[in-house]
Amino acid sequence: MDKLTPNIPLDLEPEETDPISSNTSIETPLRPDAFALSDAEKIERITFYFREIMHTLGLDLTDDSLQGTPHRVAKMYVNEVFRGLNPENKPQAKLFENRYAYNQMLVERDITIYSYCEHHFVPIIGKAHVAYIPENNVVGLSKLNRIVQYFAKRPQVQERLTMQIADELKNVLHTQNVAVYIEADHLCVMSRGVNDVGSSTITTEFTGLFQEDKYRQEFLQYIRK
Ligand SMILES: Nc1nc2c(ncn2[C@@H]2O[C@H](COP(=O)(O)OP(=O)(O)OP(=O)(O)O)[C@@H](O)[C@H]2O)c(=O)[nH]1
Ligand SMILES: [Zn+2]
Repeated sequence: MDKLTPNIPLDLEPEETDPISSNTSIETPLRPDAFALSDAEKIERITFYFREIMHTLGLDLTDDSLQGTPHRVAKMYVNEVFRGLNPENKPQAKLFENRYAYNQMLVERDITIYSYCEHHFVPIIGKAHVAYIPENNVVGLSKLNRIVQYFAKRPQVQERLTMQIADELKNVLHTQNVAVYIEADHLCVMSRGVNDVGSSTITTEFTGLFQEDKYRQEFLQYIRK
């Protein structure tokens, strides 16, 4: 096969978007036909195009260490690091009735985040701290970690990741009393470009009671090292 003429055409036409709603959405920008291809078809396509990238860079794809890389990268993108793009992978968070009427804050801190910068496709590595003050429902603790990890497994910007997590927690827990705090290192800042290994990025979302100074300060105190 001639490596310079891909036989899998790419549909790169931009979709029609409403400029107002597209300016205010916290949704990850996805094409309407984002799930028209199966995961296996996506892996096949990405394998093809990643091989093209490596070939263009001048790498010898007959080398036994390199020849499996296009398929490895494709599998990693679809099945692992970007699996959070597919709503079918969203964790089901089983709710429990708040029979004990717990009405203080619950903080799940130091949730590990591995995400990918959507501008450079290199890792974002950090910690998320999330909290809520329950009303009628509580949720299993691990579901908080799973929700964070689901939204992290997408190409992201940290601001949107923070807001998507907060939005999902509000929906799942049926309360507005939600706090999300993310501190992360962006390898696109550390390992290239400005090459600053010393800086990190903090983003927050405080809603419901967490907009009040008292609750916000209590939360910040719990996550302080
Ligand atoms: N707001 C925001 N910006 C991010 C995030 N991750 C990476 N970026 C920035 O995205 C920007 C992309 O800017 P460009 O100027 O198009 O990219 P670039 O030429 O590679 O820029 P440099 O990184 O400065 O070399 C960079 O400033 C990144 O630091 C994020 O989570 N949030
Ligand atoms: Zn980046």
